Amino acid sequence: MKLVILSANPNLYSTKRLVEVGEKKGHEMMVVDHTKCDLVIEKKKPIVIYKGKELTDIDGVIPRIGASVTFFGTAVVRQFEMMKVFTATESQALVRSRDKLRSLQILSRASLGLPKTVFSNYSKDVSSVIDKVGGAPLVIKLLEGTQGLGVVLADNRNSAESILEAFNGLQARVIVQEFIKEAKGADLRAFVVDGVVVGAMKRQGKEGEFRSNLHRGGSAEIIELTDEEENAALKAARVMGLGVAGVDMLQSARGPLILEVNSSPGLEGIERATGKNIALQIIKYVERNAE
Ligand SMILES: Nc1ncnc2c1ncn2[C@@H]1O[C@H](COP(=O)(O)OP(=O)(O)OP(=O)(O)O)[C@@H](O)[C@H]1O
Ligand SMILES: [Mg+2]
Ligand SMILES: [Mg+2]
Repeated sequence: MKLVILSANPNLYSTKRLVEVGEKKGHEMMVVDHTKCDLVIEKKKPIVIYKGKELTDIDGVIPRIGASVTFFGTAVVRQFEMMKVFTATESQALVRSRDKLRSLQILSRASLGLPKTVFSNYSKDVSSVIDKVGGAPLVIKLLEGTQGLGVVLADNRNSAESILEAFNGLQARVIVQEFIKEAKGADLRAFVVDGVVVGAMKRQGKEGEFRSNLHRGGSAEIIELTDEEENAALKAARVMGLGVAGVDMLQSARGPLILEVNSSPGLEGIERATGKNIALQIIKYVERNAE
């Protein structure tokens, strides 16, 4: 098969692994930088142009679209959908997953456990916002943050008020969330492919850090999910419409709480922690559907 990986950087671990595993399985693997594609749209003839050439006879697409290029990247994925090419991540699901607030609303409708969250339109009444999540300590998150940047823990009511007032003053959109203390600076990442958890890890923040992101110095180890955690992860990926998903959860006294569902989850952390060939699972998923 001729498979396209949409990736702005061919040197990323995830991109390299997908190329390596796809080639090993006898496929022609092409890395296409979606930010450098041109889309030609006319009656019944959608075309993607890359480096001056039309991309033809593509059997499947694996999108690896970074958060900073969601808009254009999604348009490229959608164009492939118009060309009736199978994509491992649907354009609609990609857009959905990039909106933290919309994602939480969708997860909540599916009755999945979530940290209680408040979103207001720069409310001046920060005190009542704080009350709604049960007071401090609480977590404040910039809506467009990634890799743990823009996630702040406010220990007490005074700091929560001043941080909220500062963000509101800057017209920065934030959500306010109850702090899940029992998680003890750790979270779970379940890697879901086509309705199956193909790997799971527990990430622990470094000493004194409540954020478990590997980019913030956290460490990861393989973990066996409970049935409850596994079911929550599968349901979260399903309601988000994602064939490939990284579902992040906190372990709390009231069961697993979904933090977010990533649509371009990295392969490096999960393959290192679990020793599993996750790239192969993604290639097999595309094989099953591209035929
Ligand atoms: N409500 C919460 N209670 C306790 N810990 C939290 C809470 N929210 C987030 N954390 C911790 O902070 C980390 C970062 O938060 P989150 O995943 O929401 O943002 P992000 O990492 O910036 O987003 P992304 O994963 O898209 O880069 C989480 O992995 C978790 O360890
Ligand atoms: Mg995260
Ligand atoms: Mg995310």
